[in-house]
Amino acid sequence: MTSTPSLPAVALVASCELPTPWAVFRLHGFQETASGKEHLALTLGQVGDGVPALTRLHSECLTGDGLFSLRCDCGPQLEAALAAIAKEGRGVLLYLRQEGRGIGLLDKLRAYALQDQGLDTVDANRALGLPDDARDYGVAAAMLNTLGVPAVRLMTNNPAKVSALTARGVNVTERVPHVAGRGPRNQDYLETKAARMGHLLPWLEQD
Ligand SMILES: Nc1nc2c(ncn2[C@@H]2O[C@H](COP(=O)(O)OP(=O)(O)OP(=O)(O)O)[C@@H](O)[C@H]2O)c(=O)[nH]1
Ligand SMILES: [Zn+2]
Repeated sequence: MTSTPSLPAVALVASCELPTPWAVFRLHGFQETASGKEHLALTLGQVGDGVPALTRLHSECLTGDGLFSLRCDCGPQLEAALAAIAKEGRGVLLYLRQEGRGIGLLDKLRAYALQDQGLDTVDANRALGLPDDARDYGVAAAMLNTLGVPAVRLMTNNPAKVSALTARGVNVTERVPHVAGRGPRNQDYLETKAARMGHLLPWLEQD
């Protein structure tokens, strides 16, 4: 890391134990100074030693993470990431409050309603006058910085996450494909991510 671009200010407010079915993680609560927005990090093992940490940036999906929705793959991806970190005994999961790729919960439900009428995930956002993807990963870089994690092996199928973190001064040493929760109810959703949003899904993967 030669020069670190300016990152949004975040405060680490509190840390505690979080026992899960996979491991006992450390749970860290962050707050963005400018907006007051709250985010979480789960860490396992010594992640501040400079060795690239197995890392997942998980974008909040209340319907998938908490309500078992089969419209997307978020819930199974969250579980798989925690399981992978536990298996390795070391790593980081950032739980970013970027619901609906950053458009928010209620606009995501508006987009779902349009998808129920046949639009795909991209066109539904556009019909609402919203960006395809409104996420900004500056806060993720700031959280990793605070945790003392300069380098990551990133679990993702989304190249935009790799380039965004890299541009924010995080050394992404490897992209680890992260596939979980594929099923008939989210097949179109996954195909759209691959075809229109540049996601590298294994059955279409070219790298
Ligand atoms: N606007 C919108 N957001 C969605 C939709 N389905 C899921 N999401 C949100 O998408 C986010 C997850 O992003 P994805 O595009 O599924 O995957 P990703 O995080 O970019 O990529 P991976 O790291 O490979 O999982 C979560 O915040 C979900 O709430 C949808 O149909 N419309
Ligand atoms: Zn989801």
